[in-house]
Amino acid sequence: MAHGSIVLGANQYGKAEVRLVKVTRDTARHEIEDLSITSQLRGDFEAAHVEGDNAHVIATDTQKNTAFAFARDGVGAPEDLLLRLARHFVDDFEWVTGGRWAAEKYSWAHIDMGNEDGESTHDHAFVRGGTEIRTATVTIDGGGAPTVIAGLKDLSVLKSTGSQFTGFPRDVYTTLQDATDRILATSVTARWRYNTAGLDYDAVYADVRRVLLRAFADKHSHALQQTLFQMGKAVLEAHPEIDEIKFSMPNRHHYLVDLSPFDLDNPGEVFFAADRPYGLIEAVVQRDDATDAAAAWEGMAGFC
Ligand SMILES: O=c1[nH]c(=O)c2[nH]c(=O)[nH]c2[nH]1
Repeated sequence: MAHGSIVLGANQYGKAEVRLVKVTRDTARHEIEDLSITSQLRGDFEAAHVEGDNAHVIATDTQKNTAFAFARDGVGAPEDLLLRLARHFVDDFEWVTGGRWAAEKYSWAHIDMGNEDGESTHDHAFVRGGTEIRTATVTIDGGGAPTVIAGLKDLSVLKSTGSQFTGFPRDVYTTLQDATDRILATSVTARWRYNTAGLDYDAVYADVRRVLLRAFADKHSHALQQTLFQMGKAVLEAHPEIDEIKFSMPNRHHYLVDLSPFDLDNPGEVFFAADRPYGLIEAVVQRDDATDAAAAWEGMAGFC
């Protein structure tokens, strides 16, 4: 069988997981910004792959250095640092037509000293903040405007009532009993896409997190699927600057333990927290007139 010639397909390259810690120390009270940044460039890199000509190859080491150098002026919202990096590489190197810049941000809080004298938190000693990690991605596709996708992962939540799972079909393999009052627990991974530029990304992030938690807490759940949709709907209702939000949520099952062998009742108090298998519920909640942004989501693992 005859074959055609062999050519280079889609490609991108850069430095992954640059761990960057910025201390702001203009006053005695320091602040910490702790990030992991990934820079990936797309454009005309054919000669490097096909001919070994590196004239267009902005070294991954240079990409790492650029992130550290930009951080010297201040980090700010991860989205803003990524946008600065994206603009720099696309605007200053004519063969770079796009790319993806991603960040994870880990939160640190001043340690609470519990002093009676008013000064309650330490100026320069920190403890890791919540369980969740903030995520941000900036994509430029073929020289167009950047698409910003914000998000979070590992936001662990649990409600000890206000959740049921009934009305599901029963066949010969079904053993699960109806649950009219159960624990609902999950670890939320969510990413949402902005439809406009120039936002106060820190403020919107804080509010989306608040809206997600409130919807999880407030709404009675008939299934994790319904809870997911309610959380997404609440975010889109509160934030017109968001067009779609994608979720991946494991159902962290808590099984009521049968204590009857010990002559004990168990009115929803003692549970076995199973780590696996777990249900995995994934969905997109979107405006029906949302613009298509498939390219910005490409290669983002863990979503349907
Ligand atoms: O919220 C739930 N959704 C399901 O699809 C499901 N399936 C299951 O066994 N338990 C649950 N709970």
